[in-house]
Amino acid sequence: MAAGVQRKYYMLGGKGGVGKTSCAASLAVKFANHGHPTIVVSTDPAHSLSDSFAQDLSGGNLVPVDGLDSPLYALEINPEKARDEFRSASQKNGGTGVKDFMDSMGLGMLADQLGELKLGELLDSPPPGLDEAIAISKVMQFVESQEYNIFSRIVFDTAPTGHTLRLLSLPDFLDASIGKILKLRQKIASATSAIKSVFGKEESQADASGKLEQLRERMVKVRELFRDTESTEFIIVTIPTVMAVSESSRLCGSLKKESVPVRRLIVNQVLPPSASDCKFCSMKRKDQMRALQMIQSDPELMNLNSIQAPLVDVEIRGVPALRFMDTITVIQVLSMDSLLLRQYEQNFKGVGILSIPYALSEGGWLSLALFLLIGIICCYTGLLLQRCMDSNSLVRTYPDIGELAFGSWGRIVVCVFMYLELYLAAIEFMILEGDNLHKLFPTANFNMGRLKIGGKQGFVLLAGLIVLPTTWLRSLGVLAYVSIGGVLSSLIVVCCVLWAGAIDGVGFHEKGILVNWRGIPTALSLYVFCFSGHSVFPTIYTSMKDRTIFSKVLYLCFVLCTLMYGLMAIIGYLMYGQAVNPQVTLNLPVGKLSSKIAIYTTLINPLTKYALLLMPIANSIEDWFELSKLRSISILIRTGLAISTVVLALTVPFFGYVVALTGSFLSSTATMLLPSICYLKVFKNSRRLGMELVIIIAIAALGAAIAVIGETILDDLTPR
Ligand SMILES: Nc1ncnc2c1ncn2[C@@H]1O[C@H](COP(=O)(O)OP(=O)(O)OP(=O)(O)O)[C@@H](O)[C@H]1O
Repeated sequence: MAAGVQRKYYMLGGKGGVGKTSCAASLAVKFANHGHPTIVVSTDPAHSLSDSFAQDLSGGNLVPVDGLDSPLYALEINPEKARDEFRSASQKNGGTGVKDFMDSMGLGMLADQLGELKLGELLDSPPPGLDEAIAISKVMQFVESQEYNIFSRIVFDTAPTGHTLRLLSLPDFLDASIGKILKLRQKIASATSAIKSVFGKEESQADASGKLEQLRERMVKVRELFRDTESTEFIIVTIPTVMAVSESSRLCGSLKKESVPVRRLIVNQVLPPSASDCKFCSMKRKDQMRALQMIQSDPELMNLNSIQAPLVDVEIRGVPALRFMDTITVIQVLSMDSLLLRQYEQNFKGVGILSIPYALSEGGWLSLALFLLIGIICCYTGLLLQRCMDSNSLVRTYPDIGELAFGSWGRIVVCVFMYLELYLAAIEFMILEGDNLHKLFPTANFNMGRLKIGGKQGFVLLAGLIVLPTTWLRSLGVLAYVSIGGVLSSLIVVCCVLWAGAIDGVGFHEKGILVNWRGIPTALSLYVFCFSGHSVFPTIYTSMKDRTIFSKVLYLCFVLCTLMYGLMAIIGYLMYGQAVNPQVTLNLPVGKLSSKIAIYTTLINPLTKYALLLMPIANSIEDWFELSKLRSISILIRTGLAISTVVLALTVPFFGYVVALTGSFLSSTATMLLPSICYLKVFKNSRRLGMELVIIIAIAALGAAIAVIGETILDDLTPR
């Protein structure tokens, strides 16, 4: 195994016929394609690996899988053969062989003790799971030897659920049985040593005993392997039917009870979306929906990461088909990780999607080219951060990259930019709440005694009061979960604006202007704002289970972002032209359902995410002053932070000011300038940079320019 690469074991299990073998084989193909030397093992008594790869992989030895560039080997363990081996080793020591032998020696008492072990029964009709336990222990023997050291991923296609469950309790049972046999053998050995020497059996017995002892040790290792959270993961495969989901739930419960690490659920054979369903398909789809909902509310399954693999219209056989299945399943894995990325983006940039038509109106149609360019640059600088992280395994966060490049000053600068960005985003959220609630309830006024507060300010205060208790929470898991809805909410807003244009009568008649040179700086700063999210890329990269897909996740995120933001910019500008507001929701026709949905969506989102923004800042203040254990001080700090954002939200006169400031200054620094200069510093001795060096310097210069000009455009932003 390459130094630093930890070997991982993946066990795929579930009800018979749900697609365990197909998923195991495609996962193995995926690992191999990502540069992990991999072994895929079948311990299912009814092997189908050979069928799945459309190659003969039988024989009980490692067989190279053809059709891949990277090493992938398959191993079909013959459970019958493995069991026979076990049977012969045991019989020599304590089975019927020894029993007969002892009877003939008049050692009936010991023979009775043997009867208690029910060994004969165990060997003649082995309980389900025994085959598999022995098979897995055989694999352990294989992979532990030096020559198989290079393999960093071992994927097991296990037997159906019932076997797996029994297998889990088997190691303990066998461990105890074999232990007893060995003890008994020792007793017999001392009582009959003189007689045995006459028969000349001593050597063969000792030999067999060693074998049995070895088997026992391997059983213990199998048990440990199943429970090792660091290196093992049990992935449950299911299909969207009530029966399969119920069985998966039971399997998951039993696995958890046995302390087996289970985190993911593959829901295989999900009907792909279709515009026109036949009666059969639509019934089937309804059934599947019910089963999928069942997963979401099932106490055992609801917390697992669920990956859906679609039902395909061909049989999944052979490497190309498995590779295809890998891609469609990987997309699901990617989309899970991209959700994480998008969730972050939404935390910070929930408002980006609303401001993008305004940005286009500032720069004119030609500025769309700049929008694309900024997207490509930001994606590239994300990769630069990844390369910096790959250069040193100790680097885990963005401030760590700053420190790697420029020492403790680098760390401080990155921290300041990161936390300021978070803090300003929190202020933006407050302003957003005030603006949109005021739009919904234009006549509302707040009277506190003699103090009369205007509608917008009153709503900012109200929003502050609502979110305040959430900032006191220490565990934000629930909020983080809720904020995944951010991705969905952006889509909803785009759909609502589209609806307003197409159906509510606004139309897409505005021609706009080709280019507005004066507005280009504003447009640029707002565009950067849409693509920034780099502060947490390193944290996400560190926490990813499979880091090799980071770049794919990044590309996917940027493509999705570009499409969604691009669409919103174009439709918003076509609808309202130069009259579009910095938040397009403020333009939407009053009283229409689509406007209400759009506004409610933008309202709920910030409320759930606000605490997530303040948390890192509060945590570092508490860590810095070592106050994290004092609950009351912690609440005080968080309350103080929240109040300060409300006060600033009330005093910053116009939403666009804050967006422009964060967009231009902080975002361009964090997304363009810092990654470029950190990368150049970390790789300063690399001579291979060449043309790339010119590009990176140009990006750094552009980042610096946008940061500076962003300051000068504040005067241009006046309410329309
Ligand atoms: N997503 C899918 N779309 C279409 N067919 C699929 C899909 N997944 C699996 N299949 C097909 O279903 C059949 C059973 O799959 P597979 O052998 O992988 O299941 P299994 O759970 O390993 O079965 P067993 O428990 O019998 O070993 C195969 O013919 C396979 O090609």
